[in-house]
Amino acid sequence: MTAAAQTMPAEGWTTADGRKIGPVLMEMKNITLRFGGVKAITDISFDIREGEIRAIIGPNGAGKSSMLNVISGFYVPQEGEVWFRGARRPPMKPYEVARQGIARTFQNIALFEGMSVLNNIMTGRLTMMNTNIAQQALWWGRAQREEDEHREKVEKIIDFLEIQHIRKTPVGRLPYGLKKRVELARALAAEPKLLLLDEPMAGMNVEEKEDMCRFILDVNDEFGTTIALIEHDMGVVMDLSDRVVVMDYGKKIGDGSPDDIRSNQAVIDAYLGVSHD
Ligand SMILES: Nc1ncnc2c1ncn2[C@@H]1O[C@H](COP(=O)(O)OP(=O)(O)OP(=O)(O)O)[C@@H](O)[C@H]1O
Repeated sequence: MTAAAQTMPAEGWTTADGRKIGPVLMEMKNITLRFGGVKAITDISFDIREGEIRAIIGPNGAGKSSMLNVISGFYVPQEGEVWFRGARRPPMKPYEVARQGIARTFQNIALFEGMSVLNNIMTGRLTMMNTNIAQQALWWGRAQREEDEHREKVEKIIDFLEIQHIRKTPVGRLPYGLKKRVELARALAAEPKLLLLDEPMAGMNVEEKEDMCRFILDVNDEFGTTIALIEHDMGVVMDLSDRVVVMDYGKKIGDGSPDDIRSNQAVIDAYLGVSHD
């Protein structure tokens, strides 16, 4: 941990642009993850605070996606503890983690290509649906009301992300940048407390990246969503993030503000000094 990170007030702080960063929301304590003989993550600790945009960066194979998979419950680490909202999280299935308020997007888009944009986004609300099929048969009115509420929430997200014009279009027909936006919409439909974005700008052109940056900032600002993202575009990372964790060969080699990271010699040697877009 850097000196700056050590002196951070427990209750949080206000950023230069007036956003409120709150207390610790998630804490990873001494996480180690192995795949057979391969150590993907070695003894890494860091925290994510309420309301912040936290980036995880590092060279290919550094362990970034593995870390995101630990946070979202896809992988259970052999060592270490995951704390969320002040409590230690026992090993959980990904859907249980999702119910706790953690949603994610994937490095490779994972949408239903044949389904409309609207229906894809509706799937983001599945973990929140209470009424089961038997109840629906017995008590149509309640199920209908629930469906209406879900639709209303989804429509708001569609407006927010400016995708009204494609709401009926099958996702498979959309250009790449819009697919990524639909994936973001689906994750937001779960109304997450913590949103995990795995390379949200990968494969995008400049204009698409600008749009995505704006939407990420707006989501954080308007919904108060805490965001952790993996990204290789350093311009984007340094512009968007409040704090950055740097990984290399499964170890943490830096943790601090974008300015701390830019001037961290170990980070420059391992990552920033080389081309990686
Ligand atoms: N399911 C798996 N089985 C075996 N090894 C894995 C698995 N997932 C990741 N690894 C290994 O763990 C290490 C870290 O991989 P990871 O994908 O987390 O890195 P990364 O920083 O996300 O890389 P990239 O930027 O290329 O996506 C690599 O050596 C990788 O080969």
